[in-house]
Amino acid sequence: MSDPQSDPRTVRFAEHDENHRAGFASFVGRPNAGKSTLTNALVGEKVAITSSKPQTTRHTVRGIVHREDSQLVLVDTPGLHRPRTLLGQRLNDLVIETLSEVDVIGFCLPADEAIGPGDRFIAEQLTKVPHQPVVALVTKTDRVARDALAEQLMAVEALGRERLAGRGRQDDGFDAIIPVSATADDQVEVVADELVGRLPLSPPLYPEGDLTDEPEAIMVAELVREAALEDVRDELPHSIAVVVDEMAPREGRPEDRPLVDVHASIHVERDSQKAIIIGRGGRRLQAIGTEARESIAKLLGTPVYLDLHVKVTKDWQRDAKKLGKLGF
Ligand SMILES: Nc1nc2c(ncn2[C@@H]2O[C@H](COP(=O)(O)OP(=O)(O)OP(=O)(O)O)[C@@H](O)[C@H]2O)c(=O)[nH]1
Repeated sequence: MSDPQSDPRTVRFAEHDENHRAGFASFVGRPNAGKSTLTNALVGEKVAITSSKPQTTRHTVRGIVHREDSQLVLVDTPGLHRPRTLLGQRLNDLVIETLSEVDVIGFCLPADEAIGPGDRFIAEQLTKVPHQPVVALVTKTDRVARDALAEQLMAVEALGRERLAGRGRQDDGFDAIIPVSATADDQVEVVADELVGRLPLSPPLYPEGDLTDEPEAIMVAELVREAALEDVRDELPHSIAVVVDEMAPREGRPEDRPLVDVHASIHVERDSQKAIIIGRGGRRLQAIGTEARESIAKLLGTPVYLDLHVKVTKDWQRDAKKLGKLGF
């Protein structure tokens, strides 16, 4: 047990001045808009799972930006999208529910893609949360030339005027529009400032040093899922769910050589998908295990024994009971 007096959290948690701001922000945007990457750039460490393919962010992962004057808690929502399956519907309900509890919303729109029906759909959804300020974040600015960016900024401004009208706020449209590149670290600080400026006066909500309050098991499951999706994203776009069945430090280990046992199940929808995940002679599953084990060990800071099982859970995306069991 650590001594609470020497635990830096105890001390820092107590100190704050009355101008301190703290609260919640959430990023929305269609799949691949750059939400996870921006979250990571703001928090400064990998907490959300990014991928080059849409819709990997299924769980609400929070990253926390600690600053002298403020604490910004980022709720990384799943991509808002038109619901096609029960899972889609649940995600959308979850998003609206999450959004109505945050202090400010960041609407991510990539600079290098024309505004489309997906963006308009999200803008319309935002009228369901009329009390939250919405800051438009034009992401991936490193991918476009200056005049293309200027045009996109105007298009975004028009989107706000057209689609956010009727929210009943004084000024229709976005509360601010900020161009940003998370990968080039351009304007990331400005995004933080704009979001923080819209948070209420409040002491810190979390102890300093906390980067995320996502239960470790969920982050571990995400790491396995990320490894399992490697190379097969085109074949199995959204048919994989991962559940950590058990996770515990192994008993009887010497104190300086701890080991964490992780038992996880990879759920797929069909036998054919199970075969893909396992691979010839079990080689894919082995590779998934190796990659996931390394990233989990990094996350937990201890060596890990990882035991993976592949299970066929028919139509898990459509079955409410199974979805509940899988943690959605
Ligand atoms: N060049 C460039 N690429 C970026 C930037 N931000 C994100 N990307 C890339 O865009 C892709 C999608 O980024 P994510 O952060 O995963 O997007 P997301 O909105 O979280 O996606 P979902 O999880 O599908 O909702 C990834 O390949 C990123 O590397 C940026 O500022 N510049």
